[in-house]
Amino acid sequence: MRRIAVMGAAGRMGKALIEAARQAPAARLAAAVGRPDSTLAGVDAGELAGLGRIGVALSGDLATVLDEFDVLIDFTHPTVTLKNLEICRRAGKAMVIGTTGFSVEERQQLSAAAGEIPIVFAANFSVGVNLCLKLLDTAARVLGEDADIEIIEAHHRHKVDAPSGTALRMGEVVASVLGRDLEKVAVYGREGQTGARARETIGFATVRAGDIVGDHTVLFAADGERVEITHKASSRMTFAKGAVRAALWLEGRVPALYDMQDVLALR
Ligand SMILES: NC(=O)C1=CN([C@@H]2O[C@H](COP(=O)(O)OP(=O)(O)OC[C@H]3O[C@@H](n4cnc5c(N)ncnc54)[C@H](OP(=O)(O)O)[C@@H]3O)[C@@H](O)[C@H]2O)C=CC1
Ligand SMILES: O=C(O)C1=N[C@H](C(=O)O)C[C@H](O)C1
Repeated sequence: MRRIAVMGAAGRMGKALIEAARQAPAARLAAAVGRPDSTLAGVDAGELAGLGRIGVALSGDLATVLDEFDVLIDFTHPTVTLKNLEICRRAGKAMVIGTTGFSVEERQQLSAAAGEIPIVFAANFSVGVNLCLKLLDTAARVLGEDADIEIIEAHHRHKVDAPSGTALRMGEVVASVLGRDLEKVAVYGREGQTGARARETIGFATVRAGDIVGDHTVLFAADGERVEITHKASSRMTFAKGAVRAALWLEGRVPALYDMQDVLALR
C-alpha cells in the first residue's frame, strides 16, 4: 500500500487529492499538511474534504510526519513547494508536484533535486490535456509554419498565476517542434497600437472569471482554414486522480524528473 501525504490539504486541489487518495485501492492517505499557522490544524482531513471522519488529522509541519508517508503530493505555491522539496530531498521521499508559476531558476531547483529523489512534475495531471500535448506536437508539425498560433486559457477568479502552467507548457511543445525559443516569440496580451502580427509569435490570452475549472485552446489559424485543439476540465478530480496515479507509478523509480507523459507512457 503506497502511503501518500497531501500538502496544501485545505486548498481546492488539496481536498480533491484527499478524495482521490481515498478512492485509489493501492493508496492510503497517510498524512495531510497545511499552513504552520492554520486554524484548521488538528481537524480531520476527511471532514475538511467533505468525506466524513477518516482518522488523519491536519498537521502544520511536514517535518513531523516524515516517517508516515512514502510520497508527497504538493499542489500549493512555488515558495511552499520549494521548501518541501528540500525537506523531501533530505529525507529521500518521492514527490508529485502540480504547483504552477515557477520561474526558470526555480524549475532548475526541481531538476537539481531530481538527481536525488524521483519527482513527477506536470502543469496538468489530466489525461485529456496530456493527450492534447501529443496532438499539438502533430498539429505544429503539419500546420505550424503556415499558421498563426494563439493560446487561450480561462480559469476561476482565485487563480494567482498567469498564463496558466498548462498554457505555457502547450506553448513550449509547439515552439520546440517549430524550433522557436518561446521566451523570444511569446506575446502575453495585446493593447493599443501593437502593429501587425509578427509571423513567428505565439500569443497568449488569459481569462479569469467565476468558477471555471480550467479551459485551454490552441488555435492554428492559416489562410482559408483554422484548427482549434481544446480541452475543458469540469472537475478538479481529473487532476487529483492523475496525481495519485503518478504517486503510485513512482514506486521503485530511480531519481529523475518525470512528467505525466512518462506516467501515461505517451513518450
Ligand atoms: N498540475 C495540475 O494538474 C494542477 C495544478 N494546480 C496548481 O496547484 C496550485 C494550487 O491550486 P489551488 O488548490 O487551486 O490553490 P489553493 O489556494 O486553493 O490551495 C493552496 C493551498 O496551499 C496552502 N498553503 C499556503 N501556504 C502554505 C504553507 N506555507 N504551508 C502549507 N500549505 C500552504 C494554502 O493554505 P490556505 O488555504 O491557508 O491559504 C492552500 O490550502 C496552483 O499552483 C495551481 O495552479 C491546480 C490544479 C491542477
Ligand atoms: O489553478 C488552477 O486551477 C489550475 N492550474 C493549472 C495550470 O496553471 O495550468 C492546471 C489547471 O488548468 C487548473
